[in-house]
Amino acid sequence: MQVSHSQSNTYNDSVVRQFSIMAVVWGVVGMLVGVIIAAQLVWPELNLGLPWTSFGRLRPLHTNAVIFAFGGCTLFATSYYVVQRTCHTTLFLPSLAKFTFWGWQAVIVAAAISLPLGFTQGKEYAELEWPIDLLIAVVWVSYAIVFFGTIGTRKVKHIYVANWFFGAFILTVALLHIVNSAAMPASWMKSYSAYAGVQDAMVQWWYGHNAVGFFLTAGFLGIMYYFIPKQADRPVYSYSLSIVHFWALIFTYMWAGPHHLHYTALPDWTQSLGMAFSLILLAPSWGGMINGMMTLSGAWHKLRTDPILRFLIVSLSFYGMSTFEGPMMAIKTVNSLSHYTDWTVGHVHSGALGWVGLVSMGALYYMVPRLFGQKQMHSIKAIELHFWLATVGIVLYIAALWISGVMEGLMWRAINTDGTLTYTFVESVKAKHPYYIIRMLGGLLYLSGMTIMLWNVIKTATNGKAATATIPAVAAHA
Ligand code: HEM
Ligand code: HEM
Ligand SMILES: [Cu+2]
Repeated sequence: MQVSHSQSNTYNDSVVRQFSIMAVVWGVVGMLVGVIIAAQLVWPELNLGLPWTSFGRLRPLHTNAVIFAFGGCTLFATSYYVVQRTCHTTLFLPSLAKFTFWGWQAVIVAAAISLPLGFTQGKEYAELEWPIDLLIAVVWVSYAIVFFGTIGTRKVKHIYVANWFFGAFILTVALLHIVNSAAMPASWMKSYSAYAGVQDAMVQWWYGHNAVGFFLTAGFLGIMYYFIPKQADRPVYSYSLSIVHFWALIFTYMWAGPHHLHYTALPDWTQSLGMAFSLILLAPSWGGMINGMMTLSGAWHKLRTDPILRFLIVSLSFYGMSTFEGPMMAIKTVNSLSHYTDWTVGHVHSGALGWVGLVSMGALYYMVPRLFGQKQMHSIKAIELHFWLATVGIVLYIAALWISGVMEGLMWRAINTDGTLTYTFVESVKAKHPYYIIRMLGGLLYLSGMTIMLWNVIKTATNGKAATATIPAVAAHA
């Protein structure tokens, strides 16, 4: 039963469907590139001696694909799904919403072509050259208009907390992207940053850190606040805590960026400020985690039988773990050991695979059957298998990099009694070899879980057909 989306008594889910499917597709692609670069670190021959397939070009392809394609499509899908249902209204300006889908896919394709060709601004997580940056800005502003327009035309008075997190994510990412990407074009695919020296570094890590805080955290907390209560069939543990959580998190995140620039030319007081705010950040992070976890109080038994809930809750434990580890690494003396080592990469992936990955998968498994008029996913057993492959994969990945990271940090600083270095750099690289193999195997497990998910999603979509959900006539509670 197809109903036109312009009809105002149904939700506009076609754009949600498109983004959901592409999230899974880009997840497989981005993680595949992750496994390839992990293999290149084990066997450098896999660089193939070609510029286009070299680690240096494929690495940003990986980060852009997983963060902006997989993570981005998940955030578009879930925020469009949630904002309609919690506002009891359909998406504002459906054609603009459609544009955000096609525009975002165009950005992703442009990234996938330009990065291997070697076009880059050289700013981490902001590599794309200025024409693509302009397209991102246009798509993002359109996204903001659709999202806030939907909030503005809501039929219920209250704005549910998930929308606060999504809204903060959308606004902040617009600000971060526009400020950090300011550059002077020199030709079609070459530009120079508007900032220089240490100011450039500070703008970049203000951006980079808040990209973590708002793209990889606030948006996904929006997901957490909607999908955990839904899947657990319980209200949020504490609604007041969720409000405190929101304001504390967004206020604190903004100031912690200098922890990426410890022991650099950045003024010392700025580094200390970054360290202090990083330590404070532990509190709102854990407050949010506890609020999500405790939503299950009285319903813990559901974890035994419900693999979707398990994705959502285990993601929170990895969120808790990485937001404990982060503040520790932000302490200057700890950072003097961890910085430049694999420990950082391990920390990144306990957040990325454990938190961002698992919470996305849980939310997508929740939405997909509903979007295609099915009671549940095609195979629950496959979700179960995916869960274990992902979890074991993460554990292998981060345990291997903790060991290799701390080991290389200690090797670099080891000195003999006469003051000379105990190890050459190459010796530290050689010592990491076994751990790189374990990380690659962990990544392979994680990728195979994602591939099973793609199969399960395609099966569910083709078994069913595009469903239309009716907006409740009477304004109920969000
Ligand atoms: C199959 C899963 C994955 C594998 C095997 C993998 C592998 C890798 C490798 C080998 C690197 C380069 C590390 C280095 O330069 O030493 C990397 C970097 C990175 N990956 Fe992944 N990755 C995976 C999934 C993900 C996901 C899902 C995300 C985000 C949602 C992610 C985010 C990142 C980030 C942000 C970096 C840069 C880290 C840094 O600069 O410290 N990865 N990944
Ligand atoms: C309280 C929360 C957190 C704090 C205080 C924190 C702190 C830190 C610190 C100190 C570093 C190392 C900087 C360096 O030595 O270069 C780092 C790196 C990083 N963290 Fe976190 N972290 C937190 C949570 C997270 C989460 C949840 C994620 C992912 C979802 C994440 C993603 C990253 C990334 C991508 C980098 C690598 C940046 C690079 O490319 O160098 N962090 N974080
Ligand atoms: Cu940071």
